Amino acid sequence: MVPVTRVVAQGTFDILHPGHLHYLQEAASFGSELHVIVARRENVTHKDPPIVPDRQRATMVEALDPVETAHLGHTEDIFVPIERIEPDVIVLGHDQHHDEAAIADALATRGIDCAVERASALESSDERLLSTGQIIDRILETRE
Ligand SMILES: Cc1cc2nc3c(=O)[nH]c(=O)nc-3n(C[C@H](O)[C@H](O)[C@H](O)COP(=O)(O)O)c2cc1C
Ligand SMILES: Nc1ncnc2c1ncn2[C@@H]1O[C@H](COP(=O)(O)OP(=O)(O)OP(=O)(O)O)[C@@H](O)[C@H]1O
Repeated sequence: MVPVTRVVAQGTFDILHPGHLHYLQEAASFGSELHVIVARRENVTHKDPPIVPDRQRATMVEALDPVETAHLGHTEDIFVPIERIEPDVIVLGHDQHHDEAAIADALATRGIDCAVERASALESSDERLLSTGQIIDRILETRE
């Protein structure tokens, strides 16, 4: 029997776009089961908070083909879902502010044996790929 290798990806995922799909497809390729932790609105403090409610974002992420399960994040301690999922690999997004070494240290401190990798960026050559923030900006610019 082939052993299950669990992978974790995470993010806000407010208004899905092809960059999200690329990240999740790439993350899934690191193992056999992709678990996605969806950030709680109250923890998204490095940019404008998400428009779409927590549970609705998790429902849409879980419906994506590469995803086995979407988990709503913990409100206070980001390592609680990690301890529950027990991943073999955590794949960070290409532009996420988290530092691989700092996360690896925190995992080691808690006795969690898990690799930390970084995904690549999707850049569209034929037409501009709009991030969530850019979709929202375009709506504000073009609609009454
Ligand atoms: C390993 C890891 C686990 C995380 N777990 C949670 C969590 O349980 N709850 C949460 O609100 N945010 C969690 N986050 C934070 C967010 O998913 C995310 O890093 C942050 O909001 C930036 O998301 P963005 O890439 O969509 O900007 C975690 C981040 C990492 C790196
Ligand atoms: N073009 C892209 N290529 C690869 N990964 C992406 C791309 N856009 C977003 N991601 C990844 O998807 C995850 C969730 O991203 P997030 O929800 O912050 O979307 P975003 O479109 O980057 O948002 P915002 O425009 O508000 O910054 C992050 O890990 C991020 O690196």
